[in-house]
Amino acid sequence: MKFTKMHGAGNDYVYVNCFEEQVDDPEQVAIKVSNRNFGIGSDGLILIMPSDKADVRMRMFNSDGSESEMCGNGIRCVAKYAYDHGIVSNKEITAETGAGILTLQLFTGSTGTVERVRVNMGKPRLTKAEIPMAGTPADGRTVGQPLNILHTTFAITCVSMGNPHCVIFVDDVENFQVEKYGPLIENHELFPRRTNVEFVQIISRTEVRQRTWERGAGETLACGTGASAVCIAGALNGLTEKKILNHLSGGDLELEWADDGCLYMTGPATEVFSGEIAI
Ligand SMILES: N[C@H](CCC[C@H](N)C(=O)O)C(=O)O
Repeated sequence: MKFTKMHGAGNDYVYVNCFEEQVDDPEQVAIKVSNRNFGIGSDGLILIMPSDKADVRMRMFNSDGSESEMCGNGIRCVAKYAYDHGIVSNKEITAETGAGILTLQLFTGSTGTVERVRVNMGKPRLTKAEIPMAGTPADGRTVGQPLNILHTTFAITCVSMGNPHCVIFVDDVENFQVEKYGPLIENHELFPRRTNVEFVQIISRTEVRQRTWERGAGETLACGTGASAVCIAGALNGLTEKKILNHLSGGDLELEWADDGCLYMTGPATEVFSGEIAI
């Protein structure tokens, strides 16, 4: 199987061009290639596929083999791959994801390859039914609600960007025990399909610092859908403006919850190397 290793702000995936390759068992392939000792090493596997509705289609699998509806850092890399490798020739493209069809704007650098991508991530989904979350009312929102974990009460705000996110604002994110609390929240009975978890420190009304515990992957260096959910959660809680700079562990993302109700994410996309692996 031919593959290309790419990352967005350090959130790294193995990308396979399914216009040319066939991947029969992506769940198992994701587990195998993601392993950082026995495989290629990545947060998961992303398939770049033909679509009958858009220029390109993305399917994304976490390092534990589970499939996610959406991946913000991944979709920027899919767009870069598609442009740099001649699948698309326009700088505005559409991509089919589990969160619907998204529109992306590509920015090239001096070498003519894509360096940054702006993604219309669509409108956030905020009801319990949409996230999904247990409890009633199903059409109610979860904004700053208490959740008890191991004798600590967290204020949680839940947002779906196609995939589920639970955002928690903390005072000191560098010293926060992400590995202790992350999996307990990811697998909490409140979240029937598990959840991604973002721990966030407010720096100012336009700047935050995020660490991410990803569903199916553990702590990662960045999460684009998570950074988008944080922009929404900060605004809903009155803590930040609707346009923020988010410092993730592997790089920065710009987020804007615009007047049209859609969330726009802008950030880097980087190709690292290509290779072949026996599957
Ligand atoms: N890192 C990705 C999100 C992966 C989400 C995945 N862990 C899930 O199960 O939803 C991003 O940049 O948006």
